[in-house]
Amino acid sequence: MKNYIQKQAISFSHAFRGLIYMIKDYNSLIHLPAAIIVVIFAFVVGVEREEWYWLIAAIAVVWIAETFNTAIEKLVDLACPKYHPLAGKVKDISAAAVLLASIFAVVIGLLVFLPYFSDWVYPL
Ligand SMILES: Nc1ncnc2c1ncn2[C@@H]1O[C@H](COP(=O)(O)OP(=O)(O)OP(=O)(O)O)[C@@H](O)[C@H]1O
Repeated sequence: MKNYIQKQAISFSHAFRGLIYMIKDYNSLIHLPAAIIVVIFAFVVGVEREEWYWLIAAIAVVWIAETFNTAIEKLVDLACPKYHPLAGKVKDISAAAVLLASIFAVVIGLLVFLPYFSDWVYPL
């Protein structure tokens, strides 16, 4: 049992190391300020509990997609350092996952925040 827990702890530390690699990746960095701005904005307007669920889910989906995208990019660079149309296609498809997640996040953001914004524009 102790051995099992030790193994799990080591796997956990590897995953955390991966998370640090991901955060250090220049392209992934854009998602961090975006998530922070959304959270600050949500506090400022005072979103409802259910709206928090959707916002957190949207942020998580973008981060998860970006994490897989970063891993796939690294794998493609390792497997195919030279130009290859298929390598390019794999990277493009992987990037498309981040695009889809980001579109989903923007739609959620609009659905959650627009009603608060319209309350400010039309207070009566
Ligand atoms: N080995 C390759 N063969 C063919 N096309 C490639 C190759 N590597 C990259 N590309 C093309 O260039 C695009 C950008 O690749 P790149 O590796 O620079 O990704 P990125 O999205 O800029 O992310 P990052 O800078 O983090 O690697 C890819 O989406 C793909 O279309």
